[in-house]
Amino acid sequence: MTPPSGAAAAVRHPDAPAPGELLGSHYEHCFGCGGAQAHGLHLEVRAGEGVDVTAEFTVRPVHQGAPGLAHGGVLSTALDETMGSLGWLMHMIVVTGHLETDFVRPVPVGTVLHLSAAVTAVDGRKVFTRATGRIGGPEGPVAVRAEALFIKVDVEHFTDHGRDEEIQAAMADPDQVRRARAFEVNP
Ligand SMILES: CCCCCCCCCCCCCCCC(=O)SCCNC(=O)CCNC(=O)[C@H](O)C(C)(C)COP(=O)(O)OP(=O)(O)OC[C@H]1O[C@@H](n2cnc3c(N)ncnc32)[C@H](O)[C@@H]1OP(=O)(O)O
Repeated sequence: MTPPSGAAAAVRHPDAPAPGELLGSHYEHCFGCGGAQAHGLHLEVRAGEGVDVTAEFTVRPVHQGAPGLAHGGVLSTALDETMGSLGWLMHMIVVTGHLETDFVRPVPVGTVLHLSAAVTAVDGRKVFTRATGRIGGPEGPVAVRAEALFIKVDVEHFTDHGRDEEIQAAMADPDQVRRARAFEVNP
């Protein structure tokens, strides 16, 4: 998870959402950010000044592992989704290759997890990222943190491997922004 010595700093795309702007969902059925997933995380991710984002995730009863506590896998998903959304600030489509999570504090149901994530380096198709989730406020104690390696892919990654009915529906999505996010592969 350590970027190689020749890795470069991330470059914000000139057409990236402005700092403070919501990124919106890349796919309405995404478990992380989609509005159509009843039990999903409904993450709303906001662009930062650089190649960084913030997001909030409210832990609901459907997200439990132990009684009254968030499931660790769900927390990893929140971190994964937040870091994955960084690709849009560089106008890259990326997928998670490797993700590691530290669970520092239990996260009760009802908690708002305040997430922040940034790209630490880019090396060819490899995008190195880091994220934290805090409770009690954006400056509160760290409950979870993660590092992940994302790999840049082309849209064929989805069209070749995704189930056809969902791919066809995504391609016909009338939402211009979401469609652009799904198909934008320009550097
Ligand atoms: C029509 C509809 C369109 C919809 C458009 C939607 C757009 C918006 C989607 C966003 C979605 C986000 C959602 C949240 C993030 C997920 O949850 S993504 C889902 C979970 N992830 C996956 O399913 C990925 C599954 N894995 C794979 O498909 C392939 O292994 C990968 C990751 C594409 C890599 O395969 P590859 O392209 O053949 O690349 P490969 O040459 O093996 O590796 C490239 C480099 O990465 C390194 N690497 C690869 N994997 C690893 C690893 N696990 N550990 C360490 N290094 C690795 C390699 O060593 C290599 O390094 P170099 O040799 O260049 O130094």
